[in-house]
Amino acid sequence: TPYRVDVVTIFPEYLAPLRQSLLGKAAERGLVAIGVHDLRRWTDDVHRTVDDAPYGGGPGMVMRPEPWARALEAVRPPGTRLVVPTPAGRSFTQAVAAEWAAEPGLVFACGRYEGIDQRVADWAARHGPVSEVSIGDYVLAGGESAVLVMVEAVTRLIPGVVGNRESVEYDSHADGLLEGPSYTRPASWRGLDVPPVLLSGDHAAIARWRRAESLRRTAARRPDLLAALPEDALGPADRAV
Ligand SMILES: Nc1cc(-c2ccc3ccn(Cc4ccc(CN5CCCC5)cc4)c3c2)n[nH]1
Repeated sequence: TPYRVDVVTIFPEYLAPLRQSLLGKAAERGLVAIGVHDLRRWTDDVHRTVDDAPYGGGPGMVMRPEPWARALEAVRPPGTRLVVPTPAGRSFTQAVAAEWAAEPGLVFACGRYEGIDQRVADWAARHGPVSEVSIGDYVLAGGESAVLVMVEAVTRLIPGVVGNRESVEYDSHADGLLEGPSYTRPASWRGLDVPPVLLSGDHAAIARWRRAESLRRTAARRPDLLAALPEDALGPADRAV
């Protein structure tokens, strides 16, 4: 049975890229099933209103709860995780993507304006797990871009979606470190040479060099990842770096 992804949004056309390339093929091959649903289908006024002023005052508008509850009752299979992108969410990470890839599917609620009435997430939690997640420390205009990011990160982990399985296992962040530099032909290019060890055929030396480059790059660009590593993640050979 395909991995099921459903997205509710007021901008369904924004999710069109989900039908392209990688995901398109996975969908054709029956590995992934994608549904995009227009929230306004579940409004009941002539203006198809989805927003209203925030209680307590404050800037902008908030999305009304009733259309969301009707949409989710129609779209969300019971027990399916509801993912709500928000700047105020827990961090979406590779580990979270791997967890979700092991589930039968996901439903995404794309907010706009200043977000969705909090009671929607509270009500939805009665019908299955709800994850309010952020894809990074910057504020987008709505949840759609975050959904594109998360669907790509999750579905590429589904067996068969990415042809080259090894590439998924050797992902950056898979071992908690950033991956090092990659090179291909020519060996010498505009005065820049590929590190000789990579041409040596000495696979042990190549593995050591790559590990050292990962550590060096992680220390330089993401010291937070280094600090977060479990105690035993760094072997004796690593300390030499
Ligand atoms: N990782 C990440 C995710 C998002 C994201 C996800 C969904 C929505 C839905 C609406 N917005 C716009 C938006 C603008 C301003 C505020 C902050 N206001 C301050 C006072 C009340 C709220 C919140 C929300 C989203 C943004 N952004 N970044």
